[in-house]
Amino acid sequence: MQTTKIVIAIDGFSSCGKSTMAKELARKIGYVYIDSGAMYRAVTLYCIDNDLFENDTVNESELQKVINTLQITFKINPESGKPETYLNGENVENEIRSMRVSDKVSQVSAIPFVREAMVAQQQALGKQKGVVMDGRDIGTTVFPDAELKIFVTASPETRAQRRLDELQKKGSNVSFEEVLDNVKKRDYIDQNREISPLRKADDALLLDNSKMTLAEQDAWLIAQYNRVIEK
Ligand SMILES: Nc1ncnc2c1ncn2[C@@H]1O[C@H](COP(=O)(O)OP(=O)(O)O)[C@@H](O)[C@H]1O
Ligand SMILES: Nc1ccn([C@@H]2O[C@H](COP(=O)(O)OP(=O)(O)O)[C@@H](O)[C@H]2O)c(=O)n1
Repeated sequence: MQTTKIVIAIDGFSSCGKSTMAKELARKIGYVYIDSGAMYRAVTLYCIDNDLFENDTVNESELQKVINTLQITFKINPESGKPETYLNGENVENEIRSMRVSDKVSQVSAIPFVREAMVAQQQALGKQKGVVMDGRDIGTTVFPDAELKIFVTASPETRAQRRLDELQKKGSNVSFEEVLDNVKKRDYIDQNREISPLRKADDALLLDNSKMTLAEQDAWLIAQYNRVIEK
């Protein structure tokens, strides 16, 4: 029997494991995984590489001229089986995860016309359902009617350590303090911006995974999916 496809929204604080669990769930249930944060990161990389930052401020009128021409797409890497982000045809997967992008992404994501453009693309990508999307405003703004909503959190120190381990594995020599500072700053900007601030949707399930292993959180998430599907 074919099960009805639903939309699964996974929101929460930076670096807690949203995309890891979202990707794994999507793989198990044959859904498409969409990393909405990668889209904001790609816009930020565009701004950095095209000199749209002037003394730490974005040249919004220049960005507004091009925002709807930016092509942000995802393609599965056949070797790793994982989705990678492309900006205007170029693979930017590694670059968008760098600290130079992390440093500026929350500032760019707070710009209303940037959000408007990204939300429209995300809604189009999830229109047919059968998607797991992670981000900050998926359950509140992008898919307020999502059938399953999760809000993930963990202590800032735990999150910074997880992100540090990941960056160090990729060869970055960033410090714990630098990562912790970035995580806290982004949380602050993301929670306090005017448009679609980061917050738990009233009907989202809260998951604090500070003390959970990857296997435990994966098992918890698939149980939530099965509960919704079997209703
Ligand atoms: N429960 C966990 N325990 C330990 N590390 C985890 C856990 N969940 C995720 N991670 C690791 O934390 C890092 C950040 O996870 P990620 O999924 O990128 O977070 P987010 O999407 O919330 O920013 C990754 O390296 C991931 O492997
Ligand atoms: N739906 C979303 C997703 C990300 N973002 C922004 O994009 C940034 C990077 O998102 P991300 O999911 O890649 O961040 P990490 O938690 O993976 O570090 C966030 O800090 C937010 O500023 C957003 O505003 N709305």
